[in-house]
Amino acid sequence: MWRRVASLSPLVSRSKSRLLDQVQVANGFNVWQVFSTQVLNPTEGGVSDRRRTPLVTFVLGGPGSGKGTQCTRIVETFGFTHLSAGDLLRKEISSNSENGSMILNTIREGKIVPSEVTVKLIQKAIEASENDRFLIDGFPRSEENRIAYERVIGAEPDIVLFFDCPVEEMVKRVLNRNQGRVDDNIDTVKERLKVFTELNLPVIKYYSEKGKLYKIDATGSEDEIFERVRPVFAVLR
Ligand SMILES: Nc1ncnc2c1ncn2[C@@H]1O[C@H](COP(=O)(O)OP(=O)(O)O)[C@@H](O)[C@H]1O
Ligand SMILES: O=c1ccn([C@@H]2O[C@H](COP(=O)(O)OP(=O)(O)O)[C@@H](O)[C@H]2O)c(=O)[nH]1
Ligand SMILES: [Mg+2]
Repeated sequence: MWRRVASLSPLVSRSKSRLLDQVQVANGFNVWQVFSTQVLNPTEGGVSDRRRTPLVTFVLGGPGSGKGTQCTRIVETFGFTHLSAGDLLRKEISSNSENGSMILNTIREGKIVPSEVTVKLIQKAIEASENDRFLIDGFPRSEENRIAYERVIGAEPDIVLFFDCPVEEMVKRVLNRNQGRVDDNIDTVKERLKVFTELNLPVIKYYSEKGKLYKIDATGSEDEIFERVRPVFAVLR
């Protein structure tokens, strides 16, 4: 039950009701408060138009499905800020943080870093940005990740992209990636694919059932794939 990119009307109507969604899901600290230029005006009983509600897209798909590549294109064309959860974790390793060796071992094994670590890094990156449009790439990778994000950030994503790619193609791309990553080897890839099926797919199913999922055929050239992505964001301009 996937949403096809041809069907864009829910996206338009949802963006109008996004403010209401934010209020309804608010639970604990709401990171969006930092973007608010004006709070509720009790005499008028409404929220000022000047409030900016950031737009969040989760970008999901298996290892090598092309998430990072397409995020770069979306940034160039639609002005989003790209937050790759994997890149944030790799930066933690190279900055010798207290969690560095735990993160490195987890990535090497193809497993998932504890939610509180990843969510904190994402929260910090959002707060440090002036932008109000974010692509969160490669996260959430499990239902536990998703629930932790919603609890800490106090909001759901507006859009979820899923890059759907055959396993043989993903393996080929990862093994040819050539970025010196500790997890781009056949043994870790096998584990990552297992984690993808067992833990990532339930998140994708969850957003499909909520009507937020845009499934993109991730085969073909980078240009061809971007033309499938473009309509999702073109309506937001
Ligand atoms: N459409 C494509 N066809 C062939 N190779 C691709 C395509 N898109 C991306 N790649 C290459 O595949 C590898 C994995 O892409 P990447 O964007 O890093 O995927 P992910 O972030 O999903 O792991 C990279 O080396 C990238 O250059
Ligand atoms: O939210 C996340 C994102 C990444 N990772 C870890 O970082 C690795 C690399 O993630 P990245 O998104 O960079 O890989 P990609 O899917 O893009 O190849 C994953 O296999 C996990 O071990 C994680 O634990 N939580
Ligand atoms: Mg990536």
